[in-house]
Amino acid sequence: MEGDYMASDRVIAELVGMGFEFSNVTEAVKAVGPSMDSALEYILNDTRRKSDGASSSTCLAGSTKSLRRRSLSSSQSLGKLRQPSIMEHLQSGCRPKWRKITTESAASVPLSTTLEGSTESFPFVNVNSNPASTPETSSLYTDYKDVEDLGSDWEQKSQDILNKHFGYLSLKTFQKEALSAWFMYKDCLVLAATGSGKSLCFQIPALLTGKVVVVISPLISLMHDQCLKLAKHGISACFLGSGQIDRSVEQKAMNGMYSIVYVCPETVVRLIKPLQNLAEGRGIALFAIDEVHCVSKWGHDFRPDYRRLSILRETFRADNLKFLKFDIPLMALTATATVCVRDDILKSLCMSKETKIILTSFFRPNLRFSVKHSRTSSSYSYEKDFHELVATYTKEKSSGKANLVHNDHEDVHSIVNTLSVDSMSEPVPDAIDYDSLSESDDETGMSLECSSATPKEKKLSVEYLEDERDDILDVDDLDVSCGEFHGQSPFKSSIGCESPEPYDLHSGPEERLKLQSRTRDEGPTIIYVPTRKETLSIAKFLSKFGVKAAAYNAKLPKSHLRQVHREFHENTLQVVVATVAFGMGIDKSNVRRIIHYGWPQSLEAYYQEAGRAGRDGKVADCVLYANLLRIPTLLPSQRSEEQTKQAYKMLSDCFRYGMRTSSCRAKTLVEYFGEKFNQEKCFLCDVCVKGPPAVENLRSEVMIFMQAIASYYGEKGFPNISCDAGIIQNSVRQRRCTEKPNLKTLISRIREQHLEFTLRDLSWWRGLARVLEDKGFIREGDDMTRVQIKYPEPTEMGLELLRSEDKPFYIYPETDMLLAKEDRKPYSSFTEWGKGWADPEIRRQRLERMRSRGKPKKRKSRKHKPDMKTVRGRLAAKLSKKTAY
Ligand SMILES: Nc1ncnc2c1ncn2[C@@H]1O[C@H](COP(=O)(O)OP(=O)(O)OP(=O)(O)O)[C@@H](O)[C@H]1O
Ligand SMILES: [Mg+2]
Repeated sequence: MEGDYMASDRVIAELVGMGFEFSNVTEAVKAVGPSMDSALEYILNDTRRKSDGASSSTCLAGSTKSLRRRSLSSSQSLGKLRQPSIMEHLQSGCRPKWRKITTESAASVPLSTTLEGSTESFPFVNVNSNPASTPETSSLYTDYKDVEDLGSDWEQKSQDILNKHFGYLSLKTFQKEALSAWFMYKDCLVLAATGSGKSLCFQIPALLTGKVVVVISPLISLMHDQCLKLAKHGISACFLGSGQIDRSVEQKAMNGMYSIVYVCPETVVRLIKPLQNLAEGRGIALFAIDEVHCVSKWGHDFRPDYRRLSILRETFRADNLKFLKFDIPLMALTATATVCVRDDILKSLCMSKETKIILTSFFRPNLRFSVKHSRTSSSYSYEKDFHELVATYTKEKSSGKANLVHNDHEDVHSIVNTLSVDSMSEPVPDAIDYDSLSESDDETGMSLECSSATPKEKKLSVEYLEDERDDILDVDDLDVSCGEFHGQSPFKSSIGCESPEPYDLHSGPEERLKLQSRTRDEGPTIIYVPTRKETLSIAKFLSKFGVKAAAYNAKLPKSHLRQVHREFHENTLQVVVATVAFGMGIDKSNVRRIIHYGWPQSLEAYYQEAGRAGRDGKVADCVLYANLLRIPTLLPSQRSEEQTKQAYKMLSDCFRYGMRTSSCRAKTLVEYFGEKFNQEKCFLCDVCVKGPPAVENLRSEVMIFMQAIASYYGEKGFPNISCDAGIIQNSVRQRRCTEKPNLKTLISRIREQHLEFTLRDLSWWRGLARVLEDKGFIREGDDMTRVQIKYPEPTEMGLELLRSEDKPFYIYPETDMLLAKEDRKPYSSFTEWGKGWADPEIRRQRLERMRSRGKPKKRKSRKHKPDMKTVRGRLAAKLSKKTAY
């Protein structure tokens, strides 16, 4: 039955889209059923049958009068006929009422208000558009009171919609809260974990009311995926990017053809006027701003266009638009916003003072977080780090399994009725075969040929191999600029199925311990890397071993990117190696592993990307491989001074997360977002499973270190600790005391003067400095924000510590400290001769000594033979030839 309704909806929409009169179309569908051909034949025969020659029935361009009539007839039944399955849920007493259109008001529809060229193609355009109507007749809603009275009723209807369209049994608590805020016309900010189901909060209002929901979203790929899903659930939707050439989908959207309109921020700002018409016509139930952290400069994915969205709150207010009785609510949603980002969102979007903030737990109980040390730089590291992954996927192949995972998705193409792709005519290339990326010298120097690409895309120039990060992403990240999706029958298989949350947030330690040993169901992996170059090299590496892997970065041909998206969703790809360009909001249920290969730039980005794993509720792994002995650096990007500071702060938090050995990873992550983690630990992460390392009493190291720092500040009134502490040679004392001590210098001096610590590596001391900073004993003495302290300065607490009596100082050594111990070599980073070179004074003395002894022997330069197999090698050979002449 439901399927019939949806099929009828679709046939009606298509015939109306072709220009047939709405009443005739519905009559035909009623008579012959939801068959396009039969309905068409019925209408045409019917027209011929009719002796009064009412040609307007099939006429696209009738007289104004006939168009007005058409408007009237369609307006009278628009809500019922365009959304029969939805309106079925709405009893007469329900809150959102379709506006009663009087003959006069309908007749007064100004045809000129339709979008350019759309009047004839969409005769039901503006049927509800009624600027002349009184507030009473144009009221879309009943009174506030009625809303409150109907509280339980709307909730039941929402549940019904959830069952029928999405196949889930019940709404989650936060979804109910968001819907209830919307129902009260309140703005709301929803902060809920990745994959928790935020989209339903704004999708259900469209189905409840039959009005349009406008969703602002930052990326085409994200909008595309969501529309595709909605179509599967029987809901018509479209998306509008910024670079549309063909505006027909946009026009249809503004005429109320789709229940849900996804639009990028630039476009929504351009469409303010047509949106006002839409609000007056079919009605806009809600503006949803998805991935709203993009508003904030303090977040990890700032997009300046998001800040312009304050225009929505300013425009769609009842005191600004006469036909509105209440403000159209704003719903802002994100999975990753720290407290300061939240404040910024509320302010920047001018959200109302009564905005409801819905905060759910960020905790994802089925994600197994871990951090591993790796150089992540060469095929040697790849072999070491990915052998397990390769084994997982290739083992499957050899055991005869055709596909990595069961195909739980329908054929994408059967759902996309029309994909208005400005560049759609462009052929989609086959998957890039990384083995066939052969390097060859050409006239201009270097080019890489991709055998399977179209001629236009053939040259994967060396630009793709640059060590660049994908920074601010283009909204139009795919080669489709807009697309429309008509709702199919909602999927039946899972109707009434359980919510996919087998692992309860509140399950006890024993149940959670069992999850530790649970083997992963197989499913795809996403490997996030910081640079474009690495997407190619790792994908190529994995492909060599027979893994179905593809690279994804913003500079690859867009048709390739579209193909990767499609194959990923169809489960034909096993691994996607991507930059941050892949996947904001990707909702694929069975992703089993998210590997970060290299430091992410922030914990926000990390948690959001990791959150793409295990959306089916089953255990999934989130592994971070990073060089834990090196301080991470910011990837190049355009930033203001203020933004640079913030970026360092975020990178520093991320670095600390990686270094920690004693606190549960999940706890660290959720607490980062300002949530109090109610459990002691998650029982799944590497720290919970392995347990913290043994505590160490580092009293003597700490005291030496603190003294070394404090000695510089000796003349600031701390008599106990002066430059006489034996750390600084008298000859340079005066000058040293006025300079800021550099951490490296301090450490090299400690190692020089305290023989018992000569074996302590620099990274060990850095780790100790970080621990002392976190505990509040030292702070950065410079204005710059850094990932790791550079000019340590003692705090009051630090000085207190120095004055305190000889008490033990226990700490859990952090990862770099443990690694440095493991890797203990005398002067691992300094030779005996090199010891002390970091100190300018020692350096000066030695250089003087060397000078007095005469010129040192020049070292024989080791000449490398250029490797002719690589582009770089060939270039080097060419250059050396040139210089030889
Ligand atoms: N009440 C529910 N019961 C069961 N499953 C649900 C429910 N609500 C949503 N889901 C499912 O949860 C999955 C994730 O939903 P969605 O994409 O909305 O997540 P999200 O919170 O927007 O994640 P992200 O932060 O990554 O954008 C979807 O497959 C959705 O169908
Ligand atoms: Mg989402």
